[in-house]
Amino acid sequence: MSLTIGHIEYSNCTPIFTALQRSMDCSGYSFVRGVPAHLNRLLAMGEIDVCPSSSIEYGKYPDRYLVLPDLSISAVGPVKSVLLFSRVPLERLDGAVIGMTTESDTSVNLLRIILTTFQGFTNSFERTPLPLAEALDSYPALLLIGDRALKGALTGGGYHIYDLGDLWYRATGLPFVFALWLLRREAAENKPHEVARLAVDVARAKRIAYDSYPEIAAQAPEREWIDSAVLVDYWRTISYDLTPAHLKGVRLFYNYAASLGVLPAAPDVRLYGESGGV
Ligand SMILES: C=C(O[C@@H]1C=C(C(=O)O)C=C[C@H]1O)C(=O)O
Repeated sequence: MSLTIGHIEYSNCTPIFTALQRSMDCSGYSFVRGVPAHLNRLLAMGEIDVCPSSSIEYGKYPDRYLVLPDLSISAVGPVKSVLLFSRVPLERLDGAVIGMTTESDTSVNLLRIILTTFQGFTNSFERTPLPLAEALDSYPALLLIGDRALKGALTGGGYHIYDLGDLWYRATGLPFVFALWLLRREAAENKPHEVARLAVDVARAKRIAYDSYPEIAAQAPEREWIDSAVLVDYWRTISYDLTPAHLKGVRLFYNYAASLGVLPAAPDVRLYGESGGV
């Protein structure tokens, strides 16, 4: 039986997926590409078995998933690709309607926590697929994630740019976990051998990726729009680990999300392979 794996089509996923596809036998895997919000829906519907997914997706449906250990897409401080672009300084955004990308499920809630809980503002939020300059004709500020955020920062435009990883870290001193590798519990039960193999393969792919960023960047499709040294620097900014500090960070995120009514409660994170997991 083959395993269907979601592949976020952002450059933050390029190192691990390149290492996986180059260095492992992927004949038992099929890959589905998309932006996080779309892949979260496919995972929830059971159309994919496992995926690096928005961390809030686990918070919403903890009974549906297990988390692959030692893996995440996180930042300990600035992340460089989850950015609020604003026409005015952050202090002047109280009361404003803020535009937010349609691609994210986690960062949109991080933005709510930062503005509502940390700043004490009263904002409303609207999703928009508009490109940066057009969106900022309609909204004073716009949240972008992934490659659209990286490209927005590279192009400039004279906006104030706020890095949400940085704002979280300044307020909490903890890593922020944007994505967890979520595995459907059904897949863990129905395809145990395939899942066990994938967990080993992805862990190995992460270690290979950590040791070969310059080589991966030299052949990456992102070379068309980003300098390879800048790309390597971006990958070094991201933490792909899931340490006890990361787990503390994600738990705090769930607590804040529960306080805002985004989650009914803050769940425990159940890891694949741990007692209680499969
Ligand atoms: C750091 C990032 O983390 C992402 C943010 C996500 C979200 O906001 O839902 C989901 C997956 C990650 O790719 C990024 O994409 O820039």
